[in-house]
Amino acid sequence: MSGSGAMDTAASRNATAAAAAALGAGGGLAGLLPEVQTLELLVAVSIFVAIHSLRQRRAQGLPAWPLVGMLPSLLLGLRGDMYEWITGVLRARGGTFTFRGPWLTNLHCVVTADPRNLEHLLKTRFGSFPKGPYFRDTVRDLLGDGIFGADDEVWRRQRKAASLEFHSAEFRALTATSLVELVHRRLLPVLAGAEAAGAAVDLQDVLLRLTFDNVCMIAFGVDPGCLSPGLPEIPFARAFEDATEATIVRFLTPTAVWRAMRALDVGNERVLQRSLAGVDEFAYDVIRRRKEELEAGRGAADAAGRRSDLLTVFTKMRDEDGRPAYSDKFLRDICVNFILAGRDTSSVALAWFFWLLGKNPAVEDRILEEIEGIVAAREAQGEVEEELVFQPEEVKRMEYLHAALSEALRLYPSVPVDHKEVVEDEVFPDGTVLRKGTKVIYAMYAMGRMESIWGDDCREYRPERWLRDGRFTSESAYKFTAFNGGPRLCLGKDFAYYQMKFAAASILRRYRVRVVEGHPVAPKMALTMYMKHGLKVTLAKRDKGSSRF
Ligand code: HEM
Repeated sequence: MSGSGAMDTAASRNATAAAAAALGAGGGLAGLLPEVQTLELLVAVSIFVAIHSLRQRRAQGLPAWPLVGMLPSLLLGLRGDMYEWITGVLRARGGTFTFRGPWLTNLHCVVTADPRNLEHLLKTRFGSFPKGPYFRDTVRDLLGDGIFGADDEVWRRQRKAASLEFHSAEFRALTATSLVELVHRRLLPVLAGAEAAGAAVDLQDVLLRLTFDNVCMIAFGVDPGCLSPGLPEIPFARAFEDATEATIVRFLTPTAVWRAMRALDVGNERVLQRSLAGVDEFAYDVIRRRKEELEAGRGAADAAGRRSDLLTVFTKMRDEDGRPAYSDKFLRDICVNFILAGRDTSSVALAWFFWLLGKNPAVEDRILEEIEGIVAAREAQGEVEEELVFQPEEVKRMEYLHAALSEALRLYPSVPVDHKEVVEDEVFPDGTVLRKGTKVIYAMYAMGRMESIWGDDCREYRPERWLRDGRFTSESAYKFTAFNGGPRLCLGKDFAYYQMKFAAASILRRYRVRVVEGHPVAPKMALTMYMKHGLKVTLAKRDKGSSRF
């Protein structure tokens, strides 16, 4: 193609020269000649660049243009479903591709969905793939030195302390009782109100409120009350939401630009600073009051002494000299990070799960069968309650429900893509060479849709793929990456499953949930896999003692 382009150019140059000779060297035409040649040169160069760039497509998966790199393809991808676009490129490239961003931007990265690479970066060579300074600097105003952006010793210390706490009996008791309170005193009454009024309700919004209140109870020991009748707007929740969104915008803005905007206090940075003030006001107020409570009740088994939320546990910690182990700023960072980690992930997973059930009634029937079996076993022991509240050991026995939720997370992982930075030259098991400083994106959404990982039916919602002899069997964390893997495996995984199973079973036993006809369902472009338009549903009471209508 490039040969024929050159011939065309030579032919047209001859034609131009012949025409000029025929007409005589008139002053006007002679003056035009250099311009015509410049134009031809430009056309020739453009053709060459276009051909070269399109050839890159064969070699690298996407055309790479001078200056702008692969940005045009990315922008085209962004117009549709971005996650599907990444999946398509990854499948065509056998699981890994290198994205070349425009000059002078921070968009260059290697994108992978290959389980061998995931095991390499999340476990085998964990030390070479930290979150890195770019990520940390970008999120620092919101997350400070908290676990989410931290590396090395700062991360290790928080991980160890939080891990001990998450596995303690007190913490499990706190999570179980706070969930019963929230589901039975808040969630179910709100749903009952919607059912009685025959009104459609945004189930995703209701679930987001549930998990926000729940994670605040775990982190701060305080219930902000987002899931209250009338679904009020809570200033702390609003400030947290705005601060998170404004932080995400930084990832799409060149670093020098957002830094300048921050210095000038304009645009998105202005929004961020205002929302952070709201987050900090709430956080420092809770910290001050907790310290006062603990001071007042030191040694006594008062309310604060019995608390087992993260703030209380970390506030009580002492260094070798008996002084508080953490400053107020660090306590704030710890709590804000846990709220960020645990606030939306379970609720968006539940929203996708309910939507998938609507499309797969046979799965819903099996879940109801399992729940009815558990209720029947309880009744056979003579335990009949006015209000059915599932017990922790009953939730544990819901194996099919566990599989159905895992299958929803496989197809719609709450964190659709994640990020690392290489600190020394590396080579992935698939042969991809990574230079020090390269950013690596691992694409969880795409991984759930790879035939090479899950087989030809990878796009089908089939909880049975998780069952062996009727029991739930977990998969390798490098194949099912919804909860990350290796040393940074999600700390809240067990709690999240408990929370999702408890809420889903409590709703499904009471209501038939139907998505409003024509309601558009699509993922939102964000760090968490929200449904862009929420999930509008109607509810109908189930007949008592019957799983179906
Ligand atoms: C369906 C629900 C959830 C999913 C899919 C999920 C997924 C994840 C993922 C992918 C990460 C890795 C993030 C990264 O390093 O960039 C992570 C980390 C984490 N998650 Fe979860 N999560 C869920 C629920 C929760 C809950 C409810 C909590 C706490 C109450 C929680 C606490 C954490 C923490 C503290 C980390 C950081 C771990 C570390 O860096 O060492 N998660 N989670």
